[in-house]
Amino acid sequence: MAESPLKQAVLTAGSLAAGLSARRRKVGEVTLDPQTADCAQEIRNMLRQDDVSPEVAQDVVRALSAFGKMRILHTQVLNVLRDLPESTWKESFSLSMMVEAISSYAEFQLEDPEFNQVLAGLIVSRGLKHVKAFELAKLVFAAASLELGDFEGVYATFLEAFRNTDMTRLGSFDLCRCLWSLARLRPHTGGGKLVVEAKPLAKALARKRGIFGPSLAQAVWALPRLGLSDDVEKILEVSSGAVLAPGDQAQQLRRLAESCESPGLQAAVLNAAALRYTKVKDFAKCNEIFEYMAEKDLWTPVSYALAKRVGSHVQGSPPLPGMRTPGPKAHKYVRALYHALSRAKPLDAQSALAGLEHFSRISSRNWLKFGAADEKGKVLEDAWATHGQKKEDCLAVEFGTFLGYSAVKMQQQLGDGSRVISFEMDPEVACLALNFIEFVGLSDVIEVRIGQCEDLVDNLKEELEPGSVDVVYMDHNQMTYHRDLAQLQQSRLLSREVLFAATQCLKPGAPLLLWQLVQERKVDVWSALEIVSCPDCGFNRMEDWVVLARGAAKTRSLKRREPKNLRTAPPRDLVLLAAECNLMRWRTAKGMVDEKLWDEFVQYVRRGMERAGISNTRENWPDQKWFDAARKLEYQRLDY
Ligand SMILES: C[S@@+](CC[C@H](N)C(=O)[O-])C[C@H]1O[C@@H](n2cnc3c(N)ncnc32)[C@H](O)[C@@H]1O
Repeated sequence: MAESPLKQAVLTAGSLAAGLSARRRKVGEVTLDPQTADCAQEIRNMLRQDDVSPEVAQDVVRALSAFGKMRILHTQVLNVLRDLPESTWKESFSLSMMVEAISSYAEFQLEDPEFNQVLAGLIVSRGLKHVKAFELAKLVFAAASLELGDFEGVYATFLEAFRNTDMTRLGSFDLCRCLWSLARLRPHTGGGKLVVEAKPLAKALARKRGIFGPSLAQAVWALPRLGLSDDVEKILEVSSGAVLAPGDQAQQLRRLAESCESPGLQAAVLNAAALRYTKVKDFAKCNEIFEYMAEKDLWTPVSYALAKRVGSHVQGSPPLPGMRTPGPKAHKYVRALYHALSRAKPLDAQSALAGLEHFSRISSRNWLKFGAADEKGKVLEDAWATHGQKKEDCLAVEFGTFLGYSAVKMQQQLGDGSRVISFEMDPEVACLALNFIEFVGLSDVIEVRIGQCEDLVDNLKEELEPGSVDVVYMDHNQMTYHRDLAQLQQSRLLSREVLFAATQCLKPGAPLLLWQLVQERKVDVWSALEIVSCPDCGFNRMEDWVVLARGAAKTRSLKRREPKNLRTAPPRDLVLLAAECNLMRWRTAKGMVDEKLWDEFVQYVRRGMERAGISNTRENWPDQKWFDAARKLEYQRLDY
């Protein structure tokens, strides 16, 4: 029997995706090539939202899976899936098909709580009897990514499936994902009590070799949350990578230094460990590190500055000013730090900031992601300086430290007496920032905390009084800005007149944050909301938006700042736009997106936001000509 035209097009999509997975095709070709475009277009024309037969529903899942692998957002396919009747899910889909559908859907990270509820209900009502190990690994990761643990019965359903399925033959990638997913799905009330279902996974993982990178980070994050803290040490012994576990960070940084490739990074990590010891006044350990560094000729200008500050007697080597270049195999970020140190005067923040900016401008290969430089920097500086004049002793919280550039800038603008707590999830990057901050003499007022911001906010809540945070600056992951702000609001950490600032809101874009702020402005959570259009740092006609929101002082009770009940769900188009922004980030990481495409894409994002009633309130461009040119650009959509 001849295949239907829809099935044929879906098969073509499948083979295009398979070519991508097998690396027969370059990623760029798959999303840009006319064959993919035609195939996606054909599927779009043939799919009707109403009256989807069971066969067509299965084709929809296969198409979703193919486009998911290519990270192409096919709106029509997603919409049809969303509207499938429950009976189709329950009666026409095998368990494997359901797993494929949910895991492919989760790739797009759409913010759709209603549909999530439907998916949660399906998992619970169907149960996961006789699920295969690799399918369970896929599904639990999808469920955790979609945060389905918030729905009743989901966590229990997965626990039962883990009890009944032998997962021990899975590879370390899947085992780490399973542990992370279980910890993520677990209700908060569970604390760190043992989850027996996770024990065999941890045991199997400890037998593996070569766990590294994000997988290692997942496991180290998850194990203590599953009551398996003792297994962290075992896993770290058989793995390598820049990951910190809970506990003595200075000790762990010393271990991390051993795996650093370049002497420059090794020295920076050891300096950071010494700094951690000085914080707790353990000068003996600090000197131990200095001695080790002298033996290996690893002293840098930062080591000298720190030794002087703490009155250490250890003789440095190489002699003053110490190692000034990071040596071979140094990553761009390490080179940036040493470049800045070699050009700047010690204890002089302005010259150190200028040193980093200079590095970023030397060539396009040196470009660094600073969301607070140039015109955007000016907007932020003015806002911070004004806020600092109104309120002495400001406490600021920063999401995304990177090299410490914006943390230093913010502290300087907020003025004497101000403090910054900055969150950074990458331990090596955090160490570079710690060196930069020590060199400019601000270690006492800028604290870098290493970890995921979500966890660090939780810790902060335990530590600070309600209303303690006067300034927030976000420059980490635009996909989560809105959730991170909501978490802060619910934590009650924000002061009544808090200044909230975020950069990169148009590039790659944070549509859901902007939606939230605009809604909250309408009900006076914020007394002012500014959306400032500027060129992105280092580019002529790439538009970006910086957002400034000021808390409404007249709000009577801090409770009112909780966004519950104020939430108006964002329109579907905006949710899809947010997903497209994220897919663009993915494509950029794969080297598919050049400057011109970004210039065009941000205009597409801007128009999408404007359709949802979100526009910039002012502009700060050095040259009107570039602004006008930027605004005329059109984006050829890769998504359908
Ligand atoms: C663009 S850089 C920040 C630049 C910095 N604010 C500056 O201008 O100097 C983003 C940083 O955020 C960090 N980051 C991303 N997601 C994070 C998260 N969930 N928690 C903590 N840090 C995160 C990244 O590792 C990266 O170093």
